[in-house]
Amino acid sequence: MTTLLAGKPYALLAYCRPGFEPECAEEIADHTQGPGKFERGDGWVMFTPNENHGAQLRELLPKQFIFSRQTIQVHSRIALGTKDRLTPIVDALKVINGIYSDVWLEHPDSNEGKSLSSFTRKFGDYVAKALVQNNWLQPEQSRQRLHLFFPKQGEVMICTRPVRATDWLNGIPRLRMPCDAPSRSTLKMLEAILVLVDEPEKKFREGMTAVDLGAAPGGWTYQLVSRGLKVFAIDNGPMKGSMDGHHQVKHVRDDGFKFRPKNPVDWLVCDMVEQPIRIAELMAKWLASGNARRAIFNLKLPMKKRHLEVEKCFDLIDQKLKKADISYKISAKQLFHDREEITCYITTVKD
Ligand SMILES: C[S@@+](CC[C@H](N)C(=O)[O-])C[C@H]1O[C@@H](n2cnc3c(N)ncnc32)[C@H](O)[C@@H]1O
Repeated sequence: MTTLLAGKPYALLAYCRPGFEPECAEEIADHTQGPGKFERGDGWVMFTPNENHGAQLRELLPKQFIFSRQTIQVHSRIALGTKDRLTPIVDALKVINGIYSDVWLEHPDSNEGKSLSSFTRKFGDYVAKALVQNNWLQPEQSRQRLHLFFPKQGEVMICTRPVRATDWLNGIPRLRMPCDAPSRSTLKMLEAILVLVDEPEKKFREGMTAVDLGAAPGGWTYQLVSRGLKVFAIDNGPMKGSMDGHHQVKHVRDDGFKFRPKNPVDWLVCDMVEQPIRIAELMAKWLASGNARRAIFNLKLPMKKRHLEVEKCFDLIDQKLKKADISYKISAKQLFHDREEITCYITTVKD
């Protein structure tokens, strides 16, 4: 690797789940406005446009991608020795000549990346000290965060991005497992609410109603119940722990593809393990008929062409909702707690 020092950003770096680099790159390629070069590592993808770097990065950086956990813009890429790793970084920062609100030292979610975590934690103190000495850390003056991304031992990419409330170190949310939730899937629903739904406190309110398709043992239902909703939990399997017999939960042993509520509900959530196109069709039917106003659901993606499969599902939803003359907004993401799947949010409510 040759060291590359540049003042202005020249590439987009996206973190993703290891193994999903092709999908992450395909999705970025769909949104680029010109040719460029893709490079991939374990858990990351970098896109360098051939020209108009500034304009292209300004377009790409604010976009919410499904398969990317977080995106940042790359200013410099430096090979590091084993002894003085700080001086080359400080030299690169002199070329950029920026001020920052904060600094994060990050690594990919790969085995090699994770082995760097104790180094990044300790080294962060030295970097922060150097930033203060050079007057580069000015939280009141700047909305740019400095990201030092270590793709592997001996290399760092110097990056920035405007601060967003939804950013997490390494693109990984640290969520606490509630001690009385019946399954770890509860963290998936919690992450979906935090990442996909804006102003969730207004959208999940006491007294609202929800249907949870494929609810057992009750991790998703737990998140709805703890926000005050009454939940129809549909599953032939048993609800467990605190969700078994809870007064806000009505457990219905039925087929999730057949069940319909007597009255429309505020929320439909669905975590059934099924072909994604069948789930997409089911969600579209509920929303098109007005049986639910908002939906959060998973699309399981065990197949090879996952990006294409997602596009097929979204096209089908679009056709069905357009036909029913329903306007809607959709967002989706492969959450940290998602494995071979993505989580989607559709609202038909004009907020
Ligand atoms: C991944 S688990 C759901 C976990 C749940 N979201 C939680 O947080 O605890 C999938 C569930 O879907 C249920 N399921 C699969 N197909 C179904 C169907 N056609 N109707 C109802 N439930 C179904 C399974 O019984 C299983 O309990």
